[in-house]
Amino acid sequence: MIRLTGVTVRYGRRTVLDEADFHLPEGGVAYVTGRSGAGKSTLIKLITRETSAVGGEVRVAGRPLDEWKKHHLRRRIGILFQAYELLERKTVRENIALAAQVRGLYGADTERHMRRLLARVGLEGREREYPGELSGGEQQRVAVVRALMGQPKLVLADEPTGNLDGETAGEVMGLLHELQREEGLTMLIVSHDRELMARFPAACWEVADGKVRSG
Ligand SMILES: Nc1ncnc2c1ncn2[C@@H]1O[C@H](COP(=O)(O)OP(=O)(O)OP(=O)(O)O)[C@@H](O)[C@H]1O
Repeated sequence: MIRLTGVTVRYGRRTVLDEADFHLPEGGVAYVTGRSGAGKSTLIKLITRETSAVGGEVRVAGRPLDEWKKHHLRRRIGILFQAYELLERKTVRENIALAAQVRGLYGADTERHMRRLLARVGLEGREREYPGELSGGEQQRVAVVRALMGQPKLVLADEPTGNLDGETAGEVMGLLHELQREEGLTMLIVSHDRELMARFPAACWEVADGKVRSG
């Protein structure tokens, strides 16, 4: 689903990825770890085309990245962030519906899909609440629903449990792995949490010294 071959990314004179290789097969889950500033978010931004490589090749679903139109690519990818990034003045429903609308999704089917997903993540009946009324774990669950509205095949999660306490982090990570299996997702999860990674095993890659190493 994702393949990097000899990819180099530079910001000015700083080389963040240096002829790096990485592979995530369709339907697979991979953790990406590495020190702060190693280039983990850069890897995600590369896949969403927010950053571009100066060398090498990135393929998504078998196609070179530059053959993908940015908006087509983004439609196929669900993204989760550490800080949830919900709109504070919008309700749960509005947050999800607005993101769906951007992807051209609205109407009765979309509403049903939203309700199904909200129930699946344990937030049935919470549509009218505002993010400020929800716990961190609940907000991340809303973000999970938002990410899955377009029925993406690929989910990129940048430290999705980084702001959560141990127990809640475990619940959200467990939920992500369940959804990955249920929906047949390919999932890349940036995480620092060794304990959590051991509890929910998956392929593990480390970004260090410009390379992405399996291990
Ligand atoms: N747009 C940018 N312009 C210049 N430098 C950047 C830019 N984005 C990232 N960098 C630099 O590239 C390096 C890698 O950043 P990146 O965000 O990928 O690291 P990270 O591994 O995700 O770190 P963290 O764990 O702290 O989030 C850092 O040194 C960062 O300062």
